Amino acid sequence: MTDTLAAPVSTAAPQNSGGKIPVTVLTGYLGAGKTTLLNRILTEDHGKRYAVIVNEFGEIGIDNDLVVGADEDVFEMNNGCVCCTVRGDLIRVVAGLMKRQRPGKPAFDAIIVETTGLADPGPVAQTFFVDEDVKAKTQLDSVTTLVDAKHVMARLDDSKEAREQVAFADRIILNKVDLATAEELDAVETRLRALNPLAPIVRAERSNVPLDQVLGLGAFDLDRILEVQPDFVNPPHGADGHVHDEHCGHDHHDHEHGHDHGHDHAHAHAHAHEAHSHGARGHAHQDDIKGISLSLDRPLDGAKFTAWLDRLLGEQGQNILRAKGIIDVQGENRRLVFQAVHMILEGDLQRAWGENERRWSRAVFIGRELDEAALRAGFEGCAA
Ligand SMILES: Nc1nc2c(ncn2[C@@H]2O[C@H](COP(=O)(O)OP(=O)(O)OP(=O)(O)O)[C@@H](O)[C@H]2O)c(=O)[nH]1
Repeated sequence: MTDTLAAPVSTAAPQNSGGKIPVTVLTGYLGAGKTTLLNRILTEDHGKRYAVIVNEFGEIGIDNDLVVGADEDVFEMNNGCVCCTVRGDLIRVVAGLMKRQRPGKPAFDAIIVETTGLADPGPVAQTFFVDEDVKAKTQLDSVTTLVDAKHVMARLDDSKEAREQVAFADRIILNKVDLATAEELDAVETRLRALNPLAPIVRAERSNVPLDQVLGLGAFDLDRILEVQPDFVNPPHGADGHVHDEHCGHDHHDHEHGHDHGHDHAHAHAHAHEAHSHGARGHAHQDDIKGISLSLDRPLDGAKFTAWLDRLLGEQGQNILRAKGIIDVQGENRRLVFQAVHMILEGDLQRAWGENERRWSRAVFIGRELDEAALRAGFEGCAA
C-alpha cells in the first residue's frame, strides 16, 4: 500500500457545517465515471479548494495520475480490499489532512473521497462517525453513486458491491446516457429505485452534473442508514469505534468473513439491504476479480500496442471489467492514456512527458479469469 500525499487541489460550494469540514464520498462501480466527475469538480471555476483522497484497486498508482492538476496533490490508497483496512487508512489520512488546517487560514474547504469501484461505501462512510477525532472535525455531506447506464444491469446481477453502492447513495448519477436507449435508461432507473427508493437520480453524460447536485448537499441521512444498519455508528467489536488497521492481521486474500474465526466482522460488514454472505463465498471481489498491474521501462510500439489492446478487448472484454494505463509510445512526446470498460475503449494522447518525469508504461487490468502471464507477455511483446 502506498500513500502519496497530498493536499488541496482545487477549488464548488461546500457547506461548512458548524466549522466542520464537509466530506463528499464518490462511489460507483469500476469505470462508472467517478474520476470524470472528480476532474469536473477540480477544474470548474468555483473558488473553493478540495482535498482529494483516492482509493485505488491495483498496485500501480494510475488513478492519481489521471486526476487533473493533482500530480502531487492526491492521497492515494492502493489497498485491494477496502472493507477492512480502509477505515484505519482513511482515518490516518484524514487526520493528517486536518493537521494542515490553520485557524483563519484553511488549506482546503472540503474533502472528496473517491472510492475504488469495488468498494462497499458503508465502511468508508462509517469512518466519519466512529472515530472521535475525525467526527469532531468533519461532517459527511453525502454519498454520491455514479452508475454506468450501459453496464450497470449486469453488475447489479453479479456484484454485491454494485448493489450496495446504489443502496447506500444519497444521490445517484445515472451516467453514460449516450450509451443507452431511452427504454434502457427507464429500465435501469426502475431497478435503481427498487434498491434505493429515496435518492434522487440525476442523468448525466460524461458526469456533467451541476456541481451543486453533488457538493454541499447536506444529504447524508444517518437516520435512514440506521434504519437499515442499526450498528452503523456503534460497531459492536468492543473497543471504542473499533477500526481495522494493519494490526488486525488478516490476510485479505483468504479472508473469510464467516464469523467463526474468533474475530467478529459484523461491524464492518453489516450491509444496508441484504444479509452478507461473507462466510459462504468470501469476498466476491477478492475471490474472482483480480487486478493485474503491468509496467515496462521501454517505450512501446504504438501500432502494436493498439492492435494488441483491440484484440484483447475483443476476445476478453466480457471478463475485463476495467483497464487503464499510461503508455510511453515510441517516437511520441506525449503520454498515451487509455481507458476501457469491457469492450469500450478510449485512448488519448495527453500532456507531454515532463522533463524529469520517469517515462514508463503502466497499465492495470481488472477482471475475472484473467491470465496474468499471457497479459504480461502480450504487453511486453508490444515493446518497440
Ligand atoms: N461514452 C461515455 N463514456 C464515458 C462517460 N463518462 C465517462 N466515460 C468514460 O468511461 C471511462 C471510465 O471513466 P472514469 O471516470 O475513469 O470512471 P471511474 O469510475 O473513475 O473508473 P474507476 O476509477 O476505474 O472505477 C473513461 O474512458 C471515460 O472517458 C459518458 O457519459 N459516456
